[in-house]
Amino acid sequence: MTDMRRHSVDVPLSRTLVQLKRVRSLQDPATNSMSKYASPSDHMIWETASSNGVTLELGRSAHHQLVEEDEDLGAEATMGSERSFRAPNARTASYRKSSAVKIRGLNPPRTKQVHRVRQDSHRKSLDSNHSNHSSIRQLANNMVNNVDAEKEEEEVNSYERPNFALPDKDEEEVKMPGYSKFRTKSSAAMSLVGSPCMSASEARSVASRRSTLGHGTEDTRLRSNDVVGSNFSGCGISYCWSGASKYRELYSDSDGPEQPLLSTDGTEAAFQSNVPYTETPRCLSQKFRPRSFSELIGLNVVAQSLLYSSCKGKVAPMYLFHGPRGTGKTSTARIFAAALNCVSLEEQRPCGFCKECVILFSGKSRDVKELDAAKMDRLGRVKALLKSASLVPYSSRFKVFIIDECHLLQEDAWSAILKSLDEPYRHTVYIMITSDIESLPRTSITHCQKFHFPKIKVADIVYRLERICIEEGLEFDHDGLYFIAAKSNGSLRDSEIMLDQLSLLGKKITISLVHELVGSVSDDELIELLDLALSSDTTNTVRRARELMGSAIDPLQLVSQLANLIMDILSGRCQSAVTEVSKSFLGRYALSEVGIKKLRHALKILSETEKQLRTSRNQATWVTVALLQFGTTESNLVAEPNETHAHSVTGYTDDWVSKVHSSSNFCQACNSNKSNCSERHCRRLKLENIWRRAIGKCRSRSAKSFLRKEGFLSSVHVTEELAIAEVGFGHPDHLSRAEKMQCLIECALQHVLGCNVEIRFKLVSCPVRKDARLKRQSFSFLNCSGRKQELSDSVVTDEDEAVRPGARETPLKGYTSSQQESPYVMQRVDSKPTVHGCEDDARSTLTSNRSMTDDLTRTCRSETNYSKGVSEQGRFDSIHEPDLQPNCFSRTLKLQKKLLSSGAAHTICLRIQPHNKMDFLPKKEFDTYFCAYEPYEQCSRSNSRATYSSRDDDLWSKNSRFGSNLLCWRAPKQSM
Ligand SMILES: Nc1ncnc2c1ncn2[C@@H]1O[C@H](COP(=O)(O)OP(=O)(O)OP(=O)(O)O)[C@@H](O)[C@H]1O
Ligand SMILES: [Zn+2]
Repeated sequence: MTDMRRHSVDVPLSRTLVQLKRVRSLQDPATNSMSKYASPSDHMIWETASSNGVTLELGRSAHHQLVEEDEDLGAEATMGSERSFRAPNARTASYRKSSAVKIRGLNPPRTKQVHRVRQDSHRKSLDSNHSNHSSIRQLANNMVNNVDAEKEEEEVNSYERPNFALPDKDEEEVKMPGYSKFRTKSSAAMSLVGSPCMSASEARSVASRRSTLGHGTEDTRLRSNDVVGSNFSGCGISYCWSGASKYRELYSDSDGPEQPLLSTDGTEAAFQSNVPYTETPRCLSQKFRPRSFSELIGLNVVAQSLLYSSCKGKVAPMYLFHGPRGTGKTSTARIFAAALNCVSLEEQRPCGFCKECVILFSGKSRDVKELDAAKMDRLGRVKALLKSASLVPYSSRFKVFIIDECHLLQEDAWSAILKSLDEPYRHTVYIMITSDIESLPRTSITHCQKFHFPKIKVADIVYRLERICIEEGLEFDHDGLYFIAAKSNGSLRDSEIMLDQLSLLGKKITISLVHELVGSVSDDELIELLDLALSSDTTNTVRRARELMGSAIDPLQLVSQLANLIMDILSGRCQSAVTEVSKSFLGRYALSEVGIKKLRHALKILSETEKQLRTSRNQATWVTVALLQFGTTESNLVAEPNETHAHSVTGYTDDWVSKVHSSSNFCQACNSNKSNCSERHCRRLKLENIWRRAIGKCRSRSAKSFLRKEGFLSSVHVTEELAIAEVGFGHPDHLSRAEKMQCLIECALQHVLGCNVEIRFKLVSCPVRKDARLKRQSFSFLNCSGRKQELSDSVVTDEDEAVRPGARETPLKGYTSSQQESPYVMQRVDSKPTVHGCEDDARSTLTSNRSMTDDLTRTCRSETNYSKGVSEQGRFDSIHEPDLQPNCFSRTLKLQKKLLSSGAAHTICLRIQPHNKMDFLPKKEFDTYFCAYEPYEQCSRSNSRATYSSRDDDLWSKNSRFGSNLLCWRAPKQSM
């Protein structure tokens, strides 16, 4: 250590710090990664004790590395090129090497560049204090000069060059045999460059400044001149992200014709010698950056459309790629630019091998420019761009301007660009890229062909990560990759970066490793904690919370994860439960009303805690306190979730329920393993699902919450087009309230089941009432042939009001077609009729009168040709007319009249198909009690008298999906 300590550097502290900071901050803008690429400054210890204000101390590791890498340098350049272009698995090999460097904690890219500054003359004396001193001083000087030079250059060149990597597919390597030669040569030339980021002009300026100021060594001056005089075409340093800027000079200096692709002797040498070294990928997302449309993930439509456009030459002047970050917009823009200029005759574009493709992917293309809108802040720059756009392409078919972050363009920039579109520059294509389409001016959007880049699906990301792991030889488990994908919020780049980081640990990529990396805990661990807290297990809650916050997770993060988890459960998106504890938890809480309430309560506590934590010093304690409050729920949450009816309903999506149902071996209905669970349990879950969906169809909130809380669907029997649903309630009061909503419930169930529904109410979990309101009996349907369908073991209520959908049953032989199409279904009831929403007076009980009934039956039979069985069944109060036709309505009408005037029936309900016309209905004969149509609640809410004439427009305009409307008629007052 002593031999390399404290070498003063005659650079002002603040300035040097700024430069070093700048070096540090020079991360790959495309990847925004990563601290692992440590800069040289990471290995320096700053002191301020020296006379000139700053002392630099070179750490041992950095020094060691300087020596080691310096010695490797020549070989490395060659190897680098061979690795990239010759090795069968070049991508992997080169990347592994770079990873290895990173794992050692050494500073790969820029340190190498530092070596190059002093490579020859300083190599031998590198281990002496003097060499350290001068090399560091040189580094500092270079950095200072770089910044100046860069500034100047920025003024002159407002454009950036794309920083593409060369195609590195195996096939490409085979087809480009001479490439490595070029690279080696080029790299060797590059090694003379004085700074990691120095372009030719910079080098020139450094050289001249040095000679003027007397700084620097003879070597440096010479070298700078060498650089300027040489065919400099980039920094040429492995890992150098800043290669792009180096190419500018190359272009601006050589405005002459481009070198031919083939030399006179027919080899590719001339071309190859002109292609600069391209960077070795520094991270997975660079390495696996797609270079053809087929490599794009989750962008089939976009890729197909752009490919077609490039193949057919149907090219728009302006494209807009918009979508979230890391979804492939820039990559696609580059591919599209290459496809537009690719000279291959193949359908598959870009080919990746032709001159244009190679130049473009090497970042050398003069005709494809990638610009950052943030830097086009002055109109002058935009004008320069437009001037450049107006010139014919240098060598390609199209001049392509890829403008990233285009939402940062000023209005006047937009209008200048849009105006230029009117000019007949058919060779210019703009590809505007943004992640924030909302902030673009409206007019600009209308000029573009728009392509949306959606978030990439988790499954696609997982697939991609798997491929990368396999190619990189990384061990992984599927859950780990799934978790990475889920955490990356649809951004493939984010997930690749995370994988990159994990790969450096050299361990198998598992979910727990991912949790460790991101400082989170798994859903199963969270659920376990939540379960303890919700069940008021104080001791274990405290213990577990302490364990987690002591090692795995920050208290604020825990609160946020818990809140997210609860929200996922409430929205039906929590599917990652793996352990039995978690499955059981979801079974108990996710599907029960009380469970849901408890979770909501917990969420509320967490949100309050979160606020509190921001100002608290003792966060872990407050999080524990919050957890202990989970169990003390509000007064209405007294029942335990598993004590509640299994029919309680949640806001869960069907998909989720079926997923939970199918994805686990756990039966939600009975809280047991499916192996112990009989078919009955699963049927029960289905019923719950139907019931839940039916409730979802109700519009009335109070009805919804009442049915959700108190009701459940106990069975559904489906016969042809009719479904008979049994709905149970736990209390007689609830039952009678539900009966009033019968129509509504039927309607809702019809929506879900897609056929006519008849409801039977039943009382459960309490003694069946002895009164006449509830009877267990067999129920008969009668069609027009008088055939009787027995539905055994069904419950029918005595308040079986007139609304009864009928089944379309086999018509009787000899009937006319209209009669066959509209069979009457009559049903027997044994006591007073009730109409939903009727006033009490409408509930007056009519005494059953046997003889009257017989008369009526006879009348009925004569009028409607009903078969005899009807007469034995007692009083009618309901006629169902599924398909009312004018010709049969007169019959029905007579029957109605008789029923009503005789007092045998109080209310008649007709269910009428929407296509029926109203005009033949007798307005005067009856009061229309109400018209019911979807939604039923509207009707029951407005059940004050409404004449059908005032509502018929509504009635007929609403073509209700369940197939029929309902008209209820009541006898005129005088006849009652
Ligand atoms: N759809 C995709 N198919 C294949 N790789 C992708 C895709 N999207 C992103 N990637 C990966 O992510 C990296 C970054 O992608 P790219 O820069 O094209 O995204 P972007 O949408 O332009 O992001 P930003 O808006 O932040 O610039 C690529 O190098 C590639 O590895
Ligand atoms: Zn090509």
